[in-house]
Amino acid sequence: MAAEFDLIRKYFTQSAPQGMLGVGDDCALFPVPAGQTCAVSTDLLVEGRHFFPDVDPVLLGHKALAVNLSDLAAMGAEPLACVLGLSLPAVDAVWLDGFSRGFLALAREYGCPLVGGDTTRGPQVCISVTVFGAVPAAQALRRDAGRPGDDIWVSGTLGGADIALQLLQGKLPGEAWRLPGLRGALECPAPQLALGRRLRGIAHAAIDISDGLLQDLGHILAASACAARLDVRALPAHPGLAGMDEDILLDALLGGGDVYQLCFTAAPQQREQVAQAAAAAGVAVSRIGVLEAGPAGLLLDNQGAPLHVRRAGFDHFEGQS
Ligand SMILES: Nc1ncnc2c1ncn2[C@@H]1O[C@H](COP(=O)(O)OP(=O)(O)O)[C@@H](O)[C@H]1O
Ligand SMILES: Cc1ncc(C[n+]2csc(CCOP(=O)(O)OP(=O)(O)O)c2C)c(N)n1
Ligand SMILES: [Mg+2]
Repeated sequence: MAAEFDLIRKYFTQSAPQGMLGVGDDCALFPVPAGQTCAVSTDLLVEGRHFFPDVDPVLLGHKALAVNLSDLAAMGAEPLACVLGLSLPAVDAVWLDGFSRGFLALAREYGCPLVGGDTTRGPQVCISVTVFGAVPAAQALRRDAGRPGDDIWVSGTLGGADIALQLLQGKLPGEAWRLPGLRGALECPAPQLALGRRLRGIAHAAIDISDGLLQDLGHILAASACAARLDVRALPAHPGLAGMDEDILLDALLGGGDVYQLCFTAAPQQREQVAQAAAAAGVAVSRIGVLEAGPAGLLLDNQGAPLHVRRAGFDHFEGQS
């Protein structure tokens, strides 16, 4: 058998759940629950750009799927299945064993079976994951559903992944001792699927934070044609950031990426329901501001003055257009 198919069989072939056709045919087949709509999202991870070449492959496998499941969470969708595109410079059995274990363990945990993909040879490791989910169309948490007067919420904590990344890049040398406590936030994010699912019918707009809070909240503001007033003192900092320089901390909270928590809006009358949804999902939520009728995208501080933003958030093509 060709080495390519050997690799697929050995690391990525699992028996498909009842009613599905998985790895091994021209297409995978799976049903979408009656009355629901298919939610689809894809994200690409490129060596050197999204992850360091020497990252633990188990964690990389986990993160490659987690960042995609995070998009389903942000839509209020439940996972149905996923496909994996993989470009590799060579067959590295140890790497493949770790990567596939990390990926498939998370797939199992969230009921998102790997049903297909594509494997090629290429100059660097490149991972493309597509997830398929299900959500009742009318309950999907769309970016354009925010309304003036809504509270703005964020789940979990902010800034940990960004400071971990800066430390791994050799920045902030005096803070290197913090890395062991922060690394998990960067390398092993947990998709907030339980929260997203429970926010159906409660939240209006939602987004997952990949590029940074302000940039991602900005997508809600643009799509919902709203301004926002933020209370920066209410931003939930990762506990591993306690006592850090205030400016570095604030920049990480507002502009740091790789967060994979949900930012969402909901009417103030829903505060109790939001709290109950978060408690049931086992994640903390913080109320960090309000949507206002005003120029789309305008960000104000809690005094109503334009928010001073030093870091714009992650941009793959910064300075190129
Ligand atoms: N090459 C592309 N072709 C078509 N649509 C794209 C492409 N790249 C991104 N998009 C779409 O643009 C929107 C914004 O993408 P992105 O910022 O990557 O979203 P997310 O942060 O949720 O992954 C999404 O709707 C995505 O599907
Ligand atoms: C080696 C390395 N360099 C930089 C980063 C930081 N980083 C890379 S991509 C990214 C943003 C999220 O990735 P993107 O492809 O924009 O995801 P999407 O918004 O499409 O979900 C961040 C913060 C990282 N995680 N690892
Ligand atoms: Mg994307």
